[in-house]
Amino acid sequence: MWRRATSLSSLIFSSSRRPLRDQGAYSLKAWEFFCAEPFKGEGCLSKEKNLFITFVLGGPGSGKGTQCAKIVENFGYTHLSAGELLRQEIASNSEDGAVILDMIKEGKIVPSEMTVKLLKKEMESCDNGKFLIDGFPRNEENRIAFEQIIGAEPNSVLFFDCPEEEMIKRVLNRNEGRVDDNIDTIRKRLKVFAASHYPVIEYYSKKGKLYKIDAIGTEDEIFERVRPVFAACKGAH
Ligand SMILES: Nc1ncnc2c1ncn2[C@@H]1O[C@H](COP(=O)(O)OP(=O)(O)OP(=O)(O)O)[C@@H](O)[C@H]1O
Ligand SMILES: O=c1ccn([C@@H]2O[C@H](COP(=O)(O)O)[C@@H](O)[C@H]2O)c(=O)[nH]1
Ligand SMILES: [Mg+2]
Repeated sequence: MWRRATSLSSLIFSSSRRPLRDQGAYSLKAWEFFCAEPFKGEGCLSKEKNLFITFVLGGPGSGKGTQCAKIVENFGYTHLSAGELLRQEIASNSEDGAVILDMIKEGKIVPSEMTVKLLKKEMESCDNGKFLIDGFPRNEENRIAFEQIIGAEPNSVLFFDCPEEEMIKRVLNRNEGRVDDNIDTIRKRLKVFAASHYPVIEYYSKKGKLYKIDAIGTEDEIFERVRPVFAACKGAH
């Protein structure tokens, strides 16, 4: 169903098997998005610096963090993982941190103001205006809060498309000691993901900003599907 609703760009580039020569239209589209003037709202962060934002979306364990590390290495973006910022807030023992811990244990989505506050703080303190925002927005409320508080829309959105069984396998093998990497919480996270991500994907698809990436394969194979999205505009900003 949702495949029919994806943007032309994501349909063109959703297949890893597509030969490189077919990617001309895609490169052009990527160029247009990355080089577009970002929206500037009065008194907003986007007023103070040129922002180039990519949202990196996908289910738990779909490989967002892994691919973000490669994008940073190759294209000089600053990686902001919303989940990681929330975990740091928990570690700081703040009042918000206690609320956040309860929600993460249950796989729930933390109130938008808390997450956007943390993202904003990081974005303000960073000289680089090129951001990969990983694992956010998770629902429409998140998306709207970001646009209102930061005063910017993403230039592009990556969506890592991964089957549930693969995501479960990867998360259970992760071994990073996360409180939510257990089968009960993973099932809850997958339910929340299934119930909330589609409107966000649909929104950016309609705006022609969505790049759907097949998340099955080795990490390097997947990065070769991601690379052209960023390569098209390397050096332009
Ligand atoms: N292509 C891949 N094939 C197999 N394992 C992978 C692949 N990509 C990442 N992994 C592994 O899967 C696990 C989950 O990857 P990663 O942490 O990047 O996912 P994520 O989308 O950021 O997940 P989360 O939303 O839970 O933070 C990690 O242990 C990572 O090393
Ligand atoms: O924008 C966000 C990002 C994350 N959360 C909560 O954190 C966990 C873990 O997130 P990862 O992206 O997997 O690191 C997630 O299950 C949510 O509970 C959030 O609420 N909002
Ligand atoms: Mg992650």
